[in-house]
Amino acid sequence: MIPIARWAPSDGLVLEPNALDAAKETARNLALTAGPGAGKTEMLAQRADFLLRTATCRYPRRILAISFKIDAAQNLRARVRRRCGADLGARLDSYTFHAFAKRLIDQFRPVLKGANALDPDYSIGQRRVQRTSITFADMVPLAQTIIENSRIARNAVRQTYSHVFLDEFQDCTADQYALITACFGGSTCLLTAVGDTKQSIMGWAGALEGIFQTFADDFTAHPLNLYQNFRSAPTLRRMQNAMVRVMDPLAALDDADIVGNEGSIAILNFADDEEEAEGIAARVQQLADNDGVSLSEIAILVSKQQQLYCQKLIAAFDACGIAYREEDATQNLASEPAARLISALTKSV
Ligand SMILES: Nc1ncnc2c1ncn2[C@@H]1O[C@H](COP(=O)(O)OP(=O)(O)OP(=O)(O)O)[C@@H](O)[C@H]1O
Repeated sequence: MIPIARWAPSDGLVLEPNALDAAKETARNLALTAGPGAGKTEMLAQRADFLLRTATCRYPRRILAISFKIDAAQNLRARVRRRCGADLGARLDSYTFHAFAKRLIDQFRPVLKGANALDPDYSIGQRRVQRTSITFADMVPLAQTIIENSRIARNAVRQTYSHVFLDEFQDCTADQYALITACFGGSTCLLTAVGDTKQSIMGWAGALEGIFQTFADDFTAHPLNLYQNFRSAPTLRRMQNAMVRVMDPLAALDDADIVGNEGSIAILNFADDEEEAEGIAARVQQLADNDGVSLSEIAILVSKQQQLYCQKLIAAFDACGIAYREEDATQNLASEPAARLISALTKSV
């Protein structure tokens, strides 16, 4: 065990200020939003390392991590073990929602009564059959019923876990949220919800969306946003960091912590949109023909109304024979009634 003041992120990683604060939080529930590649899973792994190595999660209590997909649950378990070793890492239970629900059902099955009662050798199948079989969709609500009806079950969960991680929380359904609330609402367990919301850019101002807002209200969770994108080249990360320094100064990294010179950014001025379109088409052609960049790896972003702003550019691409895809057009087509019908049919076959 080490004192809290001596803890530093394991494996020498540099965490951005909000990730470091989140990893070391000892008193509040957290609602942490971030875009892809921001290091959400890494922050959870470092938080587990902090909680276990400093005994903030005091033996024999454990950390419960709930993810949506099996590979995400396995990834977090493996990363925590890499960070703090197999012994301490064994005190993290990383489950999917359904695996967590199944454990509760198996452990406290006798609590289920009447139409919900289940035999010990019940199975999970396509149909619900009284006493003998439940469906996948029944699992989370049945676990919730157990927790709500049995003080012993509720206390057992609360005594076992002092800290709870909720990964990919933007995908949390009403049933799953109800289970979390039944288990931990009003308890002393500290919850850390992380996820990727499209509105994450507003997270710094405390503006949360949907389930994150509900969670923040119900659990008085402190909102934090992560800004870094570890999958971006360092030059782009420094540019992102310059923007963070203006939007949310305390959350910016020291530029010296972003190592490397890969990636490039250029500001190009053109006399008019015609010249701009030709310039961009020539640059794309050069990237594809001379630098071996695949066209599918090149993105052109416009701030609004692609069909108006890109007419000249599309004409220039057509003139040079450059293949392109208009994402707006694809999305608009997908929202046509006929396309929705075809999509619904293919999903149901
Ligand atoms: N502080 C850090 N320093 C260096 N590399 C990091 C750091 N945090 C994360 N990474 C690396 O960046 C990549 C993305 O991290 P991670 O998987 O934790 O992000 P994520 O936000 O969970 O991603 P996704 O949104 O795709 O699920 C990984 O390769 C990870 O090892």
